[in-house]
Amino acid sequence: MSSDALTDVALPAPSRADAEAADRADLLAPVLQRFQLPAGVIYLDGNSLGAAPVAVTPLIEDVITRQWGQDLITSWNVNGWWELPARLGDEVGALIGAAAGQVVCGDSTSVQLFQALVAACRLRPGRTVILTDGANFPTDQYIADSVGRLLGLQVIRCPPSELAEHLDERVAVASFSLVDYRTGELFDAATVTNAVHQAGALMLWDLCHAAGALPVHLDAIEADFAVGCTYKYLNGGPGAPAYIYLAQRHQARAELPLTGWNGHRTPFALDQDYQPAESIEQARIGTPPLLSLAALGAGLAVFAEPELCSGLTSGLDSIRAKSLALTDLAIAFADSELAALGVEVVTPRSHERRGSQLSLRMEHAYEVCQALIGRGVIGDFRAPDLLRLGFTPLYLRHVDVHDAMTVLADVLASKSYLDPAYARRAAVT
Ligand SMILES: Cc1ncc(COP(=O)(O)O)c(C=O)c1O
Ligand SMILES: Nc1c(O)cccc1C(=O)C[C@H](N)C(=O)O
Repeated sequence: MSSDALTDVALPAPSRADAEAADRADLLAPVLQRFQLPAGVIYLDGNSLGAAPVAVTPLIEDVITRQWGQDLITSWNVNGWWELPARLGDEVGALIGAAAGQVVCGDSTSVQLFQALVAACRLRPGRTVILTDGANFPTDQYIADSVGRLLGLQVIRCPPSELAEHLDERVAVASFSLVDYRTGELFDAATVTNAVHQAGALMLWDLCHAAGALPVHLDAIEADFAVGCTYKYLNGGPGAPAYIYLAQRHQARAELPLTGWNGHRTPFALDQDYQPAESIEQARIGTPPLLSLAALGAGLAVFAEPELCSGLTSGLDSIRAKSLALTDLAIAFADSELAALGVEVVTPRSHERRGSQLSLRMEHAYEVCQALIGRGVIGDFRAPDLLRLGFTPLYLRHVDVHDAMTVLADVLASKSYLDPAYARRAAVT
């Protein structure tokens, strides 16, 4: 059991009646109707690919049949295609604590990481070190290594908890994920950013596993750069464009490396020489994937639903409160029903350190994950031994969590995961 366990004595598993009562009191419950989800499935993988919003189908149909089909190229003007990366960027910005004009959507997180890392290093000439977390998502580490080779900088891996040992005047930039993709650990963005700034370095946050699931305050903590994908908690769809945050105070001096024509000050002057736009438009690269951008619009529009905009707390506070209630419920269930079956809760128990997922360490985690999918409970497996369950408060009910954990307990107790149908084979998960 994890060292920060709250109690050694497991309380009884939360009852289904309690979960039903929590759903009746849930102000976010109506938001579930905004998503297409198959009957008979409990979806606990929204931290990898969010569910499809109902509104996305008519929206994409309109983009294809009317905008592309009828308005053709005039759509760049008449249907607002040209403004879409920055317009949706502002919508993402509102969810990550960024005032308008600092976020633009496009390309993949990997590309945006490259953009941000190179730009950060260029803002700290003479400094020779990039810090990243050895537990960071692989692409974050691969890109850091490549930028290090390209610019002749050393890449040092350290977790945010060991930052103090590595922060000195050699560090140009620290690049961390706000939520660890494997364990679900949430880091203290303000404290880490402040420590990095004390050393004169810049801070780059990867928000993939945070944006849309919990409040992020990029402006308030004075982050320098941030990137993230939109296909997880922002429900933008498979391969949805990522985004980059470039703090206003750096926009005049930042030198982004990918100088595509969309980021030019006057793109349609078609000049021979590159002059970056003065605004966040400088972070655009090439022609954006319009259909995917449009689909992202439907995902972001859910956050403007009345249930998420009214009441005493902001939408993200309500989302966070529900997320914690759902993960609390799952942890309570794990403690009372799964610990005796050899399951260890890996995700931190304290609310301050927990993202919106629950990672459970167990033997046969791959097979257990497959057996769960066979019973309609979709989570994912992360090697070597983690079952990862993601909790998207917008479309998950308390009873879903209760029922999923009940199925998990049954799969483990019955050892049904030993069925050859669930044996390990290469797969995209
Ligand atoms: C923390 C983190 N960064 C980056 C990525 C992926 O980046 P990309 O959008 O380039 O596939 C993921 C997940 O795929 C991730 O979890
Ligand atoms: N982006 C993914 C994909 O294209 C296929 C399968 C999974 C993904 C993911 O997003 C993985 C995810 N970042 C993770 O946290 O493991």
